[in-house]
Amino acid sequence: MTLKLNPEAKAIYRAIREEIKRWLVLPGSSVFLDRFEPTSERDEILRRRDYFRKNLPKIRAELREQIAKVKPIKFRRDYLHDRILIVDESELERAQSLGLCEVSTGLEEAEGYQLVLSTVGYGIDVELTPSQIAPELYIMPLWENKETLEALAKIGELTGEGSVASEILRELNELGEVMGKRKLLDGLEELIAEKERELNEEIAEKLEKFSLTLSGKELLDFLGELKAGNYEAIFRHFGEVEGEIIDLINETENELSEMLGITVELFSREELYPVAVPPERVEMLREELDRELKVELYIRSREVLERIMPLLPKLKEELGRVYELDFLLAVKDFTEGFSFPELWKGGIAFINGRHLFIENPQPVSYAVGKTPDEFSVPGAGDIGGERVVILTGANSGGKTSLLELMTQITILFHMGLPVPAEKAWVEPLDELFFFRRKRSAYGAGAFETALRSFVRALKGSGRKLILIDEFEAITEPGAAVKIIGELLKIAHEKGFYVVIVSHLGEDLKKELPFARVDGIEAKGLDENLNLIVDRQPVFGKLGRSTPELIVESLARRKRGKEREIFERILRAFRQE
Ligand SMILES: Nc1ncnc2c1ncn2[C@@H]1O[C@H](COP(=O)(O)OP(=O)(O)OP(=O)(O)O)[C@@H](O)[C@H]1O
Repeated sequence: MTLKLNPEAKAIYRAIREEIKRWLVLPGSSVFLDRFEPTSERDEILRRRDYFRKNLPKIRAELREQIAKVKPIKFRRDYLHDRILIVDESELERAQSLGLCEVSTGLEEAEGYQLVLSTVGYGIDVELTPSQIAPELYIMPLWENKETLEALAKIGELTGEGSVASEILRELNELGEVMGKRKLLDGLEELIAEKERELNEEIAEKLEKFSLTLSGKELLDFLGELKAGNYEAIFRHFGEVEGEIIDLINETENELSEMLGITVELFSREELYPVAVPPERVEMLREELDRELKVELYIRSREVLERIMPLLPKLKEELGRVYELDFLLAVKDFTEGFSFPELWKGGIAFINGRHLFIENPQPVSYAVGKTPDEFSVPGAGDIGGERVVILTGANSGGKTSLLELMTQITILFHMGLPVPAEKAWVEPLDELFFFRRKRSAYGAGAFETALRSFVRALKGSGRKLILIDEFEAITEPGAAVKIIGELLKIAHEKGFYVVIVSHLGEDLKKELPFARVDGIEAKGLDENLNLIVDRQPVFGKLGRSTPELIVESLARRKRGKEREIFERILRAFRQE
């Protein structure tokens, strides 16, 4: 059974969820939050609490950096157009149903396929399994997500839970060479153009050197030999250069062969300078290389996959766990300094509660219903276990904020989470109502709507906490006392917990002897003429609302005629 929340309580629940979500680094992790919807089952609350108690201490801040690197690894079934599978007639249907590649019963159709696989000895032997027919479908997503695998391995170390990712990475390393070549294939045109340019530069240099040497002493020899008709010596000289150029070309081709793993013959030996590779040669080389690499990748992938396959279920589990770790880390950061409330019967109490959305809030201790002995805060002796409390006091004293804080603590408790308080005791509830003050909503419409919501909250039974912020604002004070008085009597009779903010504390108190009246009090004005309020309500004591202090503040701030008027009002207070 989920804890029922009225719309305004639900809005606070949503704000809490958003706050936790802000800490998540992976979008997929927020599904975990859905498992922690407020529940009214005591055992479920305990179960969740145990879960957090067990898991949160394992979570270290360093995890976040690694979690952020994790991406989902998706193994997709794909139709591979580069291969054909030749099978026996009897296997045809099953092979086709795998939907991985073209299937045939004869070799005739194999033409044009880079890979020919077969269960009947017509090509590379395979069994009819996806991992043998298309191992690349497993291997490529893993290879492309090596960063995720590395992060998983580190996460395994940080949590002490270990990881299969390191082993998978080790195996994948065997594919480094073929993957490197595939990369070269992608940039083949550029690679060859680059080599061509380097080669031409070197040849140009050689020719220049040759012409320089020729312009020195050798020029004279050359002329001499020419005169003597000694042509052979002249050609020998040129031939030497030619030889050197061919050496350079060979060197470059060898280098490329080495890099690509196949024999490369690209450059012409006829046209020595400038060398230029015809585009069709590049294309041929590309095709040859592509075919070679397809086969190599297939074979290596298959070998590696055979060893990795048994690890994949664990890997999947680990990937799922990352989202959980992300969620736990978010919870850990969000609940920094919070504490787990104790399960309590008879009310709700907390010591030094801190409003979630007020920066640097003054901690406040509060209680409705029965309080435990450990609830040892100043004035706690004035609490008599009242289930109905009227909260009165200074304007802007923090009454609304206190109702919000109670809502926050109650919701977090029912989510199974720690709450922003030093200590807390909460009874598992069936329903939580929070009614905000309707600020500008005057008139019969607003009054009627509000009244109907309260009555709905009061009907039925169960364990309910009803928080009401200043209802009298939308009706006349006289009527308000009658209405609120009667409503609170019903709540009291039914055993509901109620905290209601009201300026009519005195009148209500007379009507409702069972209720406690608490007060938030202003202590005065500070040097900037702002109200100093103690946010901590005083138990069992009516808090005077503080128009007087406001008037004083204005009287001291304003000038001239306005000031005179404020001062006159102030005097009226003083004469009381
Ligand atoms: N515990 C707290 N610590 C610090 N600031 C607080 C605390 N509680 C309330 N405030 C701040 O005081 C201001 C007034 O709070 P709030 O609106 O809750 O007062 P209120 O008593 O409901 O006022 P009103 O009389 O207008 O209904 C807000 O700006 C709020 O952020």
